[in-house]
Formats: sequence, structure tokens, C-alpha cells
Amino acid sequence: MTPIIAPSILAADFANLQRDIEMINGSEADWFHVDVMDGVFVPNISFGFPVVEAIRRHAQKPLDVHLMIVQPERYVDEFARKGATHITVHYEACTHLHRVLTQIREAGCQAGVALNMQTPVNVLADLVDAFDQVLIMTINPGFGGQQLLPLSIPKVSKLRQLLRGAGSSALIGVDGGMGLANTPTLLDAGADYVVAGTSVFGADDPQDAIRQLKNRHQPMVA
Ligand SMILES: O=C(CO)[C@H](O)[C@H](O)COP(=O)(O)O
Repeated sequence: MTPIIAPSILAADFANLQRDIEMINGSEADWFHVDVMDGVFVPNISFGFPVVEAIRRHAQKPLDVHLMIVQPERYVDEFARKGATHITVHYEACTHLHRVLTQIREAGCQAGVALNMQTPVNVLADLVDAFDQVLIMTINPGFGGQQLLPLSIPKVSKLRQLLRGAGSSALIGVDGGMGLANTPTLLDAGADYVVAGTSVFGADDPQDAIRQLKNRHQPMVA
């Protein structure tokens, strides 16, 4: 299967943001991935509504907003109004996850849930009808440019089994340290979409990096 590629805007050059957005518009990327960090849930602060709104004005593809913030229910509706098409919240940040996922859908967006490294996939077993995508963090979130943690790979396979067993068509994403070398492994494990920051924006030719990620996968022979 050809993966969905979602370049992470966190790694863009913010002095030339419009140029980088146009680069993604003209590439084989499928979504824009936007990381919102509050300095509490993760040890970093990225950006908020004005930047998301500015990206939306120029982006010609779906806007996948990843909220690495506490109490995301306070901000979901406003991110939807700013133009998010997909909103992902962290399992670890939600006291009432089902309620927040319902809120995201009621705001007209695809509902996503992200799992940090320490969170087993089976916490989602009773909620499979409530989300459209699951983002497996393949690093400890907060910063781009980290190395993928190999312990995250079997989590993707386990989640694929769980979703298949439940008859769910929710997408599985992977985020952190993703590049040409490890993308086939994660796709074989069951990932549908790949969030990539450094390997795209740090490349000499970002559009070519996206094209290679998109077309890298050789399906395993059964
Ligand atoms: O969620 C994130 C950080 O918490 C970023 O999306 C992720 O790190 C992507 O950047 P890179 O590809 O450079 O690892």
C-alpha cells in the first residue's frame, strides 16, 4: 500500500514558511502535519492559533493537527474553526478520552488519538469506534530530529492486529525519527501514514525526499 505522507511543519524554516508550504503543496505529500506544544505536556513550546490559521490560508491539503497539550478539550473547537481537518489528542492528556474524540468529530474533523512510548495499545480496545486514526509516537515527543526508538515497532504490529480483530478501518500513523531507512519497516508493521520532519525539510531536495518516502515501500511477499 502506498503510504500517506504528512510532513511535519515543526521542521520547516519559519522565516520562509510560505515557501515551505508551497513546497508541500507542489509535492506528493498528502497532509500537512502541525505539532502544537504547550510546554507542559511536552518540554517544548511550538505555536498556536495564529500560525495554524496562517498555514491553513496557504495549505492546499488536509491539515492534521497534533495537540501535545494538556486539557485539549479546551481548544479542539477553535482549532477546528482555524481549519484543522484532523485533530489528534494524546491518550495521556485526556481524563475522558471518549468525550474528547466525540467532540472532535462533532467539530467536523477526523478524530485521532496519540500514544506515547509507555502506553500500551490495548488501552484503545474498548474505544475502537470512537477514533479515525491512531498516532504511535516513535520517539518521546517534544522535539524533532530524534532517533526512532525500536520498542515502538512492535506496538504498530500489535495495534494493527487489534484494529483488524475489531473490524476497524482507523489509520495508523508513526511520528518521530521517520526517514527513508526505517519507513519500509514501519509500513510492514502496519502503519498507514508517516509523519516526517527532519528527513523532509533537512533534505537538499525536500520534494524528492517526499517522493521517495511515498514510493519507498515494496510490499512483503507473503
Ligand atoms: O511530534 C513531533 C515531535 O514531538 C514531530 O512531529 C516529530 O518529531 C517529527 O520530527 P522528526 O521527523 O524530525 O523526528
